[in-house]
Amino acid sequence: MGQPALILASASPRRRELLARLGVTPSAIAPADIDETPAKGELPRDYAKRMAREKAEAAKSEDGFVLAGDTVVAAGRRILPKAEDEATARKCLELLSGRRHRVLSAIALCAPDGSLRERLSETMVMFKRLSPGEIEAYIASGEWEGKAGGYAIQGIAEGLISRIHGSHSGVVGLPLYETRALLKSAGFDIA
Ligand SMILES: Cc1cn([C@H]2C[C@H](O)[C@@H](COP(=O)(O)OP(=O)(O)OP(=O)(O)O)O2)c(=O)[nH]c1=O
Repeated sequence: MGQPALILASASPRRRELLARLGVTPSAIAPADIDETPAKGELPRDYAKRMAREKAEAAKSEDGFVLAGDTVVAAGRRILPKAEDEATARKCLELLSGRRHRVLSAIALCAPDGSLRERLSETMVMFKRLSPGEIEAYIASGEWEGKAGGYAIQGIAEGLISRIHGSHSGVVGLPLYETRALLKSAGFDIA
């Protein structure tokens, strides 16, 4: 029996790779271009959920299910930006240094009839206390570019992370446990 068609609404190669680990190959990739500005006072978890939902809905199709995700790094109620320049990445690392923070990874699946299913993964991540030299070396690596919170756990940053409680794949961008459950609930045949 064939699988329903699955469209991945993401430009992120990491999300594609993580999805492949579930044995799922999207029939199409359709990145959604939405306004990613948090609303005033919006809580990190609500923001992550709204972004995933809006990406899935923007790419919605009668030809198949549409899967989207959004990953947000939160320090308390504060939503950290996606680091696009060195100054932003440095600020994020200074803020995350020596303390725990949360990574919220929301996924949304829009069915061909327009109905929506969602899941959220929440992970606690703790960085060691970073020396100025460690921060500068990390900035020089360039691995922070385009990453929420200014780091990528899947690279050298993991050597600076003393503890993680939750979902490693969620921090990278697609929580595999929640994604598998979501796809199964929609009728996908996943081993
Ligand atoms: C914290 C963290 C984030 N990230 C990435 C995951 C996401 O790609 C990015 C957060 O931005 P997102 O808006 O979630 O995703 P994206 O813009 O890369 O892709 P798209 O919206 O098209 O699906 O940060 C890591 O790769 N590793 C990490 O450790």
